[in-house]
Amino acid sequence: MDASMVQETEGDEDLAVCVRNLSLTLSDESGSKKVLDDLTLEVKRGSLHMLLGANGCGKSTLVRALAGLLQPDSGTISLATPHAFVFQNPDHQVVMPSVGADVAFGLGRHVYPYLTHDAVDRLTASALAAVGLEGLQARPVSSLSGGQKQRVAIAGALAEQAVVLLLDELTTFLDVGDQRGVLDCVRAAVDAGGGRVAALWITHRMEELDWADRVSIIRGGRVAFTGTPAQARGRMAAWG
Ligand SMILES: Nc1ncnc2c1ncn2[C@@H]1O[C@H](COP(=O)(O)OP(=O)(O)OP(=O)(O)O)[C@@H](O)[C@H]1O
Repeated sequence: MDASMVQETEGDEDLAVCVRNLSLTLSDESGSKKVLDDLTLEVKRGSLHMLLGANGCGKSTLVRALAGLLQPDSGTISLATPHAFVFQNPDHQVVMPSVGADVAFGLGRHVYPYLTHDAVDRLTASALAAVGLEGLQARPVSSLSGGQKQRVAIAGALAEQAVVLLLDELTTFLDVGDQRGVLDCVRAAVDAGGGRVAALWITHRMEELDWADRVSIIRGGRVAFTGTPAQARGRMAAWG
């Protein structure tokens, strides 16, 4: 399968993300390793789904395959569209000097010149309100905390009407306050979406499961468990 085989799905299907039987081998000078091994994952529309796994278990490899950056050996990937990725380093997520310009950046990429300036302003204001940064359009991004930068990146995705947020370890570089702020923001975005917006939140932190609707655990290169946060905690305890 090549990267072009990442499928985009539309319409009223139940699933925002559907990965089936994905296997992927990585190679470097020290040899080859099958990092993903027959991995299957389903994320329902309207849900905040967390993918939990230990360091080195293949989470980033999966995200890079979802983004079409790595070529799987076999399997299929379907993503509802439009979808958006946000990655772990806050300083790599924002590209414009001001908050408002950054949120509007993607709108220009996708729909300009079909949107008027007023429409861009309205979408930007509404997306910033959705992530708790209402009225901060003029703020220099250099003055934001790491968590605020992540929320600006999420606002950019919401402004573009993304229906799937693919979020790779967003809290790695954040303090506890910012960590909670970003989790609250993603929870609110999913809830406000009325069943339209889903998020796949990749993490190695058990304490983040409280924000989830569903949790999948990746072990041995595959999804070894999917259930509620409470069931996931029980399973992790049983595994030791
Ligand atoms: N080019 C490569 N060749 C062989 N193995 C690799 C290569 N790149 C990464 N790996 C291995 O693949 C495995 C999965 O890496 P990956 O970065 O996807 O894990 P992760 O779960 O995201 O880890 P972390 O939480 O630390 O970011 C690791 O064991 C890593 O050492």
